[in-house]
Amino acid sequence: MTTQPSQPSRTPAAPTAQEEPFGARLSAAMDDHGPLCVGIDPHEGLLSAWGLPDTPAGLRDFALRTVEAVGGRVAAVKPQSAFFERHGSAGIAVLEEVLAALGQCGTLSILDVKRGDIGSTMAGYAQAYLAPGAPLAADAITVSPYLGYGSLAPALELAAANWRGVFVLALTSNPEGAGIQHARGEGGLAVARSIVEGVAATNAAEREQGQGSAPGDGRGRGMGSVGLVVGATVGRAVTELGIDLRATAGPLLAPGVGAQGAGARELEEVFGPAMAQVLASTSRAVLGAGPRVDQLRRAALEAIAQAAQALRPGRS
Ligand SMILES: O=c1ccn([C@@H]2O[C@H](COP(=O)(O)O)[C@@H](O)[C@H]2O)c(=O)[nH]1
Repeated sequence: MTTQPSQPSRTPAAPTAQEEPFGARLSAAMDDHGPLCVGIDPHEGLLSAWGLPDTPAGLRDFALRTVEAVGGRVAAVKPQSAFFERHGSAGIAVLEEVLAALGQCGTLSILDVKRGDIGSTMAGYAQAYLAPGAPLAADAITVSPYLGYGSLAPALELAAANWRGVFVLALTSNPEGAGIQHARGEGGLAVARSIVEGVAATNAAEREQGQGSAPGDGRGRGMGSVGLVVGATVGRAVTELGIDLRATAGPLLAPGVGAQGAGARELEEVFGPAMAQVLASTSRAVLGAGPRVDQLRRAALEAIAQAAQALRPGRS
């Protein structure tokens, strides 16, 4: 097995965010490639299974080989920041390279970094990931609203100003999330529902300002640039909490497909009438097919076909 795969490109460069809202770019990418996002999660165990050392060099080989396999073939790729951060500054440098390589393949990057802090610090995070020319700039990032939805304003504003996107955690795929996310707050409204309603309001405001793509404006499903993370494993929670996902008009990033046990039946149960907005996300189920690029690519294409069959029946 070679540890030096051919690469699409290894020249670091900031990903280019074209001057079109993220939601519209993601809609187009999902139409072109299907409703699947592949995660780059270089777990220690996966590096070892691929015959790679648990070092920045092994990390780089793993991540760039995955980009080579799926770049230009999937709607989006979601690097998991944690697995780069654990290698320190050298791992962050690899993450910069991965984001640049995705930009060069024209594949949307969703950096799973789950940031959330008081507003002034959130502005720093926003500059790190959403400002033009930032070394770690991605097309979109994941954020945590658990310091209050309003605390995310700096990220929402910088994303909108730079044609980028934000995915807000609402109902996460892990079982522990329910304790907080299902809790009822003011007026008996579930915490997750209030977050979903915040996102719906942000996308509506974006549409009013002429940035977002409204349904029926000729841009397919007309998604806004602020999305939600809703795990494909959450069962009937959306219905039971009285959440209207369609009303958000935003993309719904759905981790939990594959290794966490969710498949077509679970996607339908969770998302029902909002399925057209769903970008299913899977990491280990595809990455486990490595290290060969052709086998990784085949696993990704199979996962895309399954996601399309589940989420867009009759269209694939
Ligand atoms: O609710 C959430 C939010 C994020 N994730 C992330 O997605 C991937 C899942 O990896 P698999 O190997 O497909 O299980 C991982 O990076 C998580 O941190 C999530 O699982 N659930």
